[in-house]
Amino acid sequence: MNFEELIKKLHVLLAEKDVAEVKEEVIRVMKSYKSNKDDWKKYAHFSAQSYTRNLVDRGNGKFNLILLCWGEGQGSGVHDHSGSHCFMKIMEGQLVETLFAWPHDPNVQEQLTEIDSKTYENDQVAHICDDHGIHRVENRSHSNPAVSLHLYSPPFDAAQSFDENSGKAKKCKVTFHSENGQINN
Ligand SMILES: O=C(O)CCSS
Ligand SMILES: [Fe+2]
Repeated sequence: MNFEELIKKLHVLLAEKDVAEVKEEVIRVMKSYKSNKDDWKKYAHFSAQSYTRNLVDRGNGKFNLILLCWGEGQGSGVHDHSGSHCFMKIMEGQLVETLFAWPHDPNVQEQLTEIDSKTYENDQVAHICDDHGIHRVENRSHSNPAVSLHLYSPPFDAAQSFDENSGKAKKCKVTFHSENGQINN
């Protein structure tokens, strides 16, 4: 299966059914695609400033498919997924996901509690939704970039970002560095 066929399969899967119903199937289909850089390099734009979010497909409004490019040492903050499902497939390199518990009380300053930390690589697929907690994803390599393919369903344009020491949350808009391979100005 090539990248275009993967995208078509995801459209079919999510056209009629709620993502929660087809979650395992989405994981299976994303896992079954073997990453081929020639398929997706047109979307792969890196930035020295931070990891980049490169929109691949808007999923007919049912999902966003985004290629994320992580330079050496780049990572996200701790964030939630706005009630949506998040699927992350490693296309190149390695990423470390650190899972945290939700803050007990948004009005009380409290350091976030780390639950688990896992390294993903070689076409592996991770899934998270807010029921599992909140997380940070980072490329800890000092020598290799990383690329991951993310499917968010339902799509969202803002998420909560958390201060790890105080647990304080703030709503942040999520933006695209590029769309369909074209860099946004
Ligand atoms: O979409 C984002 O920016 C978070 C990447 S880790 S799911
Ligand atoms: Fe995330």
